[in-house]
Amino acid sequence: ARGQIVGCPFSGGQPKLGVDQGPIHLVNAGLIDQLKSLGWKVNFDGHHQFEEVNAQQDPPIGVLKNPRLVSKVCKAVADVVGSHVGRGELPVTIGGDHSLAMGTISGTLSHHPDACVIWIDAHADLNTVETTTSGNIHGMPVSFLLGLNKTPIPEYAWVEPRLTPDRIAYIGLRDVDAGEKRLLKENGIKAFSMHEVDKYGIGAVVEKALDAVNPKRDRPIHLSFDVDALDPSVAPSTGTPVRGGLTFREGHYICEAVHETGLLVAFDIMEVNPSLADADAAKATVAVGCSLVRSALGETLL
Ligand SMILES: N/C(=N\O)NCCC[NH3+]
Ligand SMILES: [Mn+2]
Ligand SMILES: [Mn+2]
Ligand SMILES: [Mn+2]
Repeated sequence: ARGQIVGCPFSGGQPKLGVDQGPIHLVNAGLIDQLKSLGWKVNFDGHHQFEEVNAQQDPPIGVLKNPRLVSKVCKAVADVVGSHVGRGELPVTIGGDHSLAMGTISGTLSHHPDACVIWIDAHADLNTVETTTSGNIHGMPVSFLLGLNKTPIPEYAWVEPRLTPDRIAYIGLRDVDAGEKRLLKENGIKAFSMHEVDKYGIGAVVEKALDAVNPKRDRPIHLSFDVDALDPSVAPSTGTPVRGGLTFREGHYICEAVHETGLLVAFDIMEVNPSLADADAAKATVAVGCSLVRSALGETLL
């Protein structure tokens, strides 16, 4: 099978420098050879160089920061991911901040309108134009994908609201804004917080999440993994760490279980920021990122 590494060195969805270095660190840690030894034919056509929209030409739209840049990059990512999915390749998108998922999931849905999304994250990334307080678009991709914004933004008209609330399930939530909590409830979105992980165990939680969005196990799966879903002791080098996260094994179990379905069509590993912690912590975070990708692409313990 063919995997396509899509390096997305992008940080425009959030304010911290360094998350654009994620892709180069994962690739330099040997990810491509690691996937090849799993039997994947791996393409890597270099990190996508997104020509920056310079700041002057990109003033905030309302509170949204870098709005034109984020839109332009996500549109490019949607086309890239869509073209690989369309060719039956499995795009492994390495971020870069999680705003990129507006692009990756749009790409997947353009070829698999019946796809479901498993979103692994401490955060819901569900803020709308109306509910966001920060204007950082990496906290908003899911609202654009679901079409929840009341105020249409012309620059984002390209995002088709193809995703429906019954096709996304969250695992790992523990830092959800009030507005996002309301939207989760109002839209009946399946969300397994760390409370449910503690209560049921990760095995049951993954089963329940798949039962919710993929009851007959016949829908393609797009797995979008924000490394801040993991406990900061496991993945310290990330922009918005939150205590009480997934263990190393819980994170890997999710990837292993999704691989086992045989339905994975696209994988995102997001928010690795190697510049935020000391070198060892950064290295450990990068290694966890590579390890999660390997598990999602079929590495097993036995
Ligand atoms: N890492 C983040 N999302 O996954 N930060 C933005 C969310 C803060 N409400
Ligand atoms: Mn390409
Ligand atoms: Mn996220
Ligand atoms: Mn997050």
